[in-house]
Amino acid sequence: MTPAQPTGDLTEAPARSEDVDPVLHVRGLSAHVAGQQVVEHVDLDVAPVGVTALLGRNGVGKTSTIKAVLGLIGRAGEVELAGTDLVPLPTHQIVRLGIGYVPEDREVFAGLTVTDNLRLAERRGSEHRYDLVYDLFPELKQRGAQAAGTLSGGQQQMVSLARALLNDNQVLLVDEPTKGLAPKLVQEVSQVLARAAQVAPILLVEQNLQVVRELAHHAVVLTDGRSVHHGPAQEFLADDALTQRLLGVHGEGGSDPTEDHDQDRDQAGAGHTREEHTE
Ligand SMILES: Nc1ncnc2c1ncn2[C@@H]1O[C@H](COP(=O)(O)OP(=O)(O)OP(=O)(O)O)[C@@H](O)[C@H]1O
Repeated sequence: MTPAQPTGDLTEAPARSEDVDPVLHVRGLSAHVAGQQVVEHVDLDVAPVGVTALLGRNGVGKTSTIKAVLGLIGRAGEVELAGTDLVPLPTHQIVRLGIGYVPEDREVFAGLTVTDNLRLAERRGSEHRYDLVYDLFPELKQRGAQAAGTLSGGQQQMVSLARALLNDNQVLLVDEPTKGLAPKLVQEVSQVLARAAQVAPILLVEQNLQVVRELAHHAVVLTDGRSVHHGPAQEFLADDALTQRLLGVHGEGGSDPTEDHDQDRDQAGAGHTREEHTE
């Protein structure tokens, strides 16, 4: 079956991640926090174009996987960015090699203006792509003097993404960008991500399957700290039995992003079935 393409405007992405050299290559990743193993064995590739979704029920290790790639928590295994081994490097050097991080809680400086938030994100040694950022997010230019803390959740997400896009990054790691947003803002953020993905490939942690359907070309699914499924995102979402087994929700029945998706999120978090590496 030929997988359907996402409905976002991402026409150039290859259908199969294995058709091209990945920009981010992870094999046998394990990671620990406070002496506890939170990632057991993760393999994933991020294609150089488009969106790769990192999926799984609550608490399976998606955020920890991203933090492990960045060296924010102790880890072992293979992690390469365009062929460069990241494992021996500290986080500041990893970031300088070209990884943009959009954390789960957005982490904008609430008391600073939008413009100052962007200025603080400028990385030494990188070109600073203000033209690109303001072209993608004209609202941020209009709201440059506004304190970031007074922006809506969707606008704060724009600031967070703009900070990552400002520098010349090879890949963006974006963690649950629609979490906690009102339904209409989910759609806004989805459109923002589609625009961002035209500039840099994205590894996207996302619980809203309709957003995944709109954006993702590839899917990697985690269960209990292990990657248990890799493949075209649309094929995965179309396989009801598989999405039910691995996520606890029906792929085809994922909510519309304009509707409240708390139900998807709740269902996705309902249980931690131990899966073996079968896919
Ligand atoms: N700082 C920490 N201290 C102790 N345990 C942690 C810490 N951070 C994460 N964990 C544990 O590690 C496991 C993986 O958490 P992680 O946040 O990576 O999962 P996730 O898939 O991103 O979940 P969610 O969808 O809820 O964000 C969970 O069992 C969590 O309780």
